[in-house]
Amino acid sequence: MVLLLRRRKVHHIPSELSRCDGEEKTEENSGCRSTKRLVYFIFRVRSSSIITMVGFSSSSARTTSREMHRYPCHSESRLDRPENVNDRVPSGFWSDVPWGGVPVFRLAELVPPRILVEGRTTGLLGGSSLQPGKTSKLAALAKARSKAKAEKAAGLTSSDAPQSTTAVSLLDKLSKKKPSTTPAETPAPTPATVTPIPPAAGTSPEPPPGEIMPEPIVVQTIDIPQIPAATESDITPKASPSGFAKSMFGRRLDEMLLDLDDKIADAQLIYFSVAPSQKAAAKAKQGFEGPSPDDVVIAAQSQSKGLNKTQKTEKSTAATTTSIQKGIDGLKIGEPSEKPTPPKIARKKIDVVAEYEKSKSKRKENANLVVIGHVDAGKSTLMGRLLYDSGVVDERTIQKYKQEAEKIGKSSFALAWVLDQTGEERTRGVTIDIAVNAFETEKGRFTILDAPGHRDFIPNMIAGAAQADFAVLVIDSSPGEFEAGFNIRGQTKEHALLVRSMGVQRIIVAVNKLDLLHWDQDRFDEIRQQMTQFLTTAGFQSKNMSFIPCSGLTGDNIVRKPKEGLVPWYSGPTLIEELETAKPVAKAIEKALRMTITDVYRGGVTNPVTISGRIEVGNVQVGDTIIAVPGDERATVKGIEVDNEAAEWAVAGNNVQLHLAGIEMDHLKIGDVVCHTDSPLVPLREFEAKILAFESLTPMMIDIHRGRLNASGRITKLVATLDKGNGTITKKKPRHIGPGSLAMINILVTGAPLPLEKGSKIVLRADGLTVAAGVVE
Ligand SMILES: Nc1nc2c(ncn2[C@@H]2O[C@H](COP(=O)(O)OP(=O)(O)OP(=O)(O)O)[C@@H](O)[C@H]2O)c(=O)[nH]1
Repeated sequence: MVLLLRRRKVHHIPSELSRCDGEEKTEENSGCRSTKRLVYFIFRVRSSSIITMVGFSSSSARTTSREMHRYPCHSESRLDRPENVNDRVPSGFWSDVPWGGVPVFRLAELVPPRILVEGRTTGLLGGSSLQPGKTSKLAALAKARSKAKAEKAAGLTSSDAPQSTTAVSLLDKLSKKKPSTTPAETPAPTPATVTPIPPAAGTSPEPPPGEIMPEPIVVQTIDIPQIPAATESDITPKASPSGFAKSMFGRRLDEMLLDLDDKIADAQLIYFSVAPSQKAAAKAKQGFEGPSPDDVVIAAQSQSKGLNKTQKTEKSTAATTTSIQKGIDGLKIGEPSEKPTPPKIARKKIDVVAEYEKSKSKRKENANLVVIGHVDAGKSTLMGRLLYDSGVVDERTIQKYKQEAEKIGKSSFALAWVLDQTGEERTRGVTIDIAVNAFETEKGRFTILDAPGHRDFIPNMIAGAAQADFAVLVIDSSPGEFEAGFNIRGQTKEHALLVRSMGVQRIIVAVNKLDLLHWDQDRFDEIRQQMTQFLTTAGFQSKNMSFIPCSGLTGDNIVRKPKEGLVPWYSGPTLIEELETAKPVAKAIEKALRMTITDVYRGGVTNPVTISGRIEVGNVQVGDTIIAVPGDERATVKGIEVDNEAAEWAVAGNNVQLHLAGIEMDHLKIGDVVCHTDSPLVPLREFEAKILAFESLTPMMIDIHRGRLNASGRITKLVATLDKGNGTITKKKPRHIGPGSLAMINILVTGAPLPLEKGSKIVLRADGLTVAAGVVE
């Protein structure tokens, strides 16, 4: 239901409304006053040309209409003049209205809508004609239709005829709960009969002469089905007024609305109703008991051939998918429930420990020596010279290297090329990776691990140090060069600390390039003094330190003694003699096999998969089944080479090549740890380690190096600092660990678990510096 009030021209009404205030305050005039105010408020909404009100009772509306016509407003009212405001508006009229203080000159000119009556203009929605008695064509058509329908309705029996009811009851229905009747029981609405409302008594339809009447509001009632009368409780407001409403009308809003229900009963309303079709009426009676048209369509489709086809298609698609899936599954390199068993190779079940003890006296002992030192100290040149002078490298090879080195302007590197084999190493003149070579003396076999001196390749140096029995520390004795390598950023100290941390106890210091200093004894003594002091603090015993004055370039004191008189102040051993005195550390050959892979390659047509490395602990023999941790692929040892000679078995300390069967090269990586399948290493994610700190340590992010493997990790806990002499705890839970301190710490591997176990040697680095090294506890 919609009440449309169309405003064509707005006039003032307060002066007329004020008449109510002069009367004694009765229930009636109180309502009159409230109603007027409400209407006045409505007319103040100047920005809106159409005001829509929903929920007015018809009696109140009619009363309001009559009031409006009884007190027509004039556009030229004296109220427009501010000086007359107080005369026109009785004191206290607006006292209970919050917005009553609005300046008058800002008020709209209000005019009440005219109510047109039968026989006058009945233009729908107000029309435009003001000529009395003249009806528009559209209104005439509507009127004719209404009349015809009224006549038709008159022909119905009284029981069938829709009961005309008042607007108030209809509005009441909207605001109250539905009676006990169900929707199905509610009579279907019938076409509405529009009944024109006669003019109210005493109202003057004629505008005063010379006045322009506003566009009339046409309010009509329609006949609607009988609705049960509202009870007292039904008209109780269902919700309290909003905050905005209260601010506008105060506590009177409830009263006003209820008052309006009673007093606007005669409001002339326009109802836009659409007569339901016969089918719709029938549907309404059925109460939607049957299936909806959509349901009917869907039901029909479901039984049609098309849908069956779809179902069949879906079935066939599903079958095809299943078939394809089966095919894909068949193509997969499946994850078998059990790992394939590697091929069995005849195993002699040799007692390796016993065999080793028997052969010990016949075999030369093998020792690995790592050559360390600051960059360009002359390590490669020194080892090249050693190999050349010991007959491992012949004259022709050296001449060839000299010629090639001269071509690129690096003739002084010819000896270094014996170990620096890669093109990049030769052109750059730096060692990048560990170079392995070997030589033999009457007393023993030596494997050289030439480490890079540049700090960028420290991880490679660590990999070499992890396999060493002892170390040769090369120092450039040139002015300034020793100091450069010895300071905080130099590698002389770092390398020495690293090898000691990796378990190397024996160190030979080669004071190199003394040819440039004319074999200056003072320089040699100076270097020896400083290095002895430092190496002692690093944990080397003085009996395990030795210093050799030498020149790798000239070969003096490497393999041969210097010419007589060249170094009169030195009568000690040459470098190679000193090496022969060094004994490798005893290995635990009876323990479980552990060998870190240093290379994986194709060992020939008959040996498609070969790995090399040094057995750190335990022993291995042909026919053993091994596993490379952290991988879980198994393989069978089908052949062994020790020092390039075929062997039936090998023990800790041997550098070996293992030819494998039953495994692909892809499943083996440098850094993996080879174990027997019955005693595999279990990778660790968190562990405790005894370390020697090179830098200040706190709980911090680190890189953990284990041979060639490295992973990110974190120091999670500083457990205790230890006494360097006896290893006892000096302080528990220290806040930090100072450089040079021995300590116990907890380490967490943040990536994949590392193949570590008790006794594994690790190095910790951070921000490009080696901060600590130690052993897993
Ligand atoms: N005069 C003189 N020069 C030497 C001696 N030893 C090495 N050199 C020179 O020092 C330079 C570096 O020699 P390398 O053997 O490459 O030094 P390195 O320590 O192996 O270098 P990186 O492995 O890259 O750290 C070369 O030009 C050599 O000729 C020496 O005893 N006397």
